[in-house]
Amino acid sequence: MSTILRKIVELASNRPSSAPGSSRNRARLAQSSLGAFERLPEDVLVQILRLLGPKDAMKTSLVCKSWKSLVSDDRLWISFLQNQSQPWESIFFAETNLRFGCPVQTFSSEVPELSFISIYSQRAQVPGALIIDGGSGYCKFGWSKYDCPSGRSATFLEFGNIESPMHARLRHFFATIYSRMQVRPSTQPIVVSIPICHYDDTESAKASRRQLKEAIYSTLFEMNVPAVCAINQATLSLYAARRTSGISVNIGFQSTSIVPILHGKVMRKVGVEVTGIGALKLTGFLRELMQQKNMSFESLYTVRTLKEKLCYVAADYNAELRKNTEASYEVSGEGSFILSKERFQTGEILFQPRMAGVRTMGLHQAIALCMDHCHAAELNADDTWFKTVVLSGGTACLPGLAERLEKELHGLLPPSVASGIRVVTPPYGADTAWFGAKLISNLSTFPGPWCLTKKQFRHKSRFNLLW
Ligand SMILES: Nc1ncnc2c1ncn2[C@@H]1O[C@H](COP(=O)(O)OP(=O)(O)OP(=O)(O)O)[C@@H](O)[C@H]1O
Repeated sequence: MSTILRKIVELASNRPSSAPGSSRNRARLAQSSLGAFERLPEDVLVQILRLLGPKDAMKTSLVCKSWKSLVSDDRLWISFLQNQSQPWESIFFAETNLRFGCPVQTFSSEVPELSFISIYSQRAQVPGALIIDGGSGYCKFGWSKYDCPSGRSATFLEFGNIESPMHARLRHFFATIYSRMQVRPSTQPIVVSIPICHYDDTESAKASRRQLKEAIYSTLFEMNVPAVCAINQATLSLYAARRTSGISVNIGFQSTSIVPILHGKVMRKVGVEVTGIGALKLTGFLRELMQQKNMSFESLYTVRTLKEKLCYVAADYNAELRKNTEASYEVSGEGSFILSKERFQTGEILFQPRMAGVRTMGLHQAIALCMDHCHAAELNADDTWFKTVVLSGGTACLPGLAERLEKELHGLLPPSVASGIRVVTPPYGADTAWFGAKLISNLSTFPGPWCLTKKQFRHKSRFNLLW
């Protein structure tokens, strides 16, 4: 095998470097063949190229027309893309659905013809981006070529002195992230994800969204960032689950948003639902339950850890109460804690907020209401677009949540609406939106269709499409 590989590379390296367009060169290309390799079946040749790796495979395409045609075989480049750190299914989803920007392209029957050799080489050249997922509690940031976010900080909604104007807070926030990442703002594009806020379809909510959006863009352009994409968290979470339409449910720090999205666009006209239960309430409720049992603990961090390690959502709350559900967990520095029914009572407040003294709809009721509105709005010929529910946010990682939601939705909705409903667990846990942004930032066409440059921002030509 090694002699064959050496021979291929020799062929590639010995090739004289005549001008590609010259007539002599073209004549030689037309006459050339695979030579000694012609006897090998094509699959074997593709396998050899696969072993050579993308760089050397690309070099062999310089040997002659026949090698060039062999090297451009999609199977070869698909296998190279499959070896990347991002899952192949996500790369394929992004390149087929997101490469032309927002609103996303929809292909009812045929997926467009893609050349994977050019997708591979374009992806290798994309500049990448700094990604900031500005959650309502934490912000996660990191370089798009990293496997996961590299740091966390307070989010811009709560950053700095909240009395100071938004513009000054944003500047302080972005400057802090750039300094923690140790990069200069002018060196790469940025993708900023923003939690759903001012979610109504009223004129004043629109004006507030526009104001925030303009403040983010103008702050970043003042800092000389070359290209900016500000996009909402809910849409990114949907992309991370390889969907462009569906209901994105983010259980955030303070509240939970239920966002209908069709072809990548938030359907504010249909209605975004918000409930007042978030991660903070769950931690607070578990603390109360532990205090009622006279359990002593030093900090809220201990309660949060126990919530993350021991809590789950019961499939049937009343049946669970009759079971022995005792389990223990050792919190470093604090010792071992034993929880029993608190383990599923904590998550139960998502469905029965009154248990925690909160007057708001249960999560299942809010999602069912949103589905009802989507169904009634008749926005699309395909009436199944809203039947996939994608969960995101740390709290959505509670085991059993997706199954319980599916069960409750089937109980609440008429069979015609309920049939086909699927609740998807957060594909990347609390970092789901960050991974959605990563999909965009590594696209072969990035930053083009997704970002605005300073000049475009001044002219605001495509501005409204990006929110
Ligand atoms: N496995 C888990 N089970 C339960 N809760 C979890 C788990 N993992 C993380 N959490 C909780 O999720 C919360 C943080 O969630 P997240 O990072 O999604 O918040 P955020 O991004 O600030 O919120 P938002 O979505 O509003 O922007 C914390 O309270 C944490 O305890």
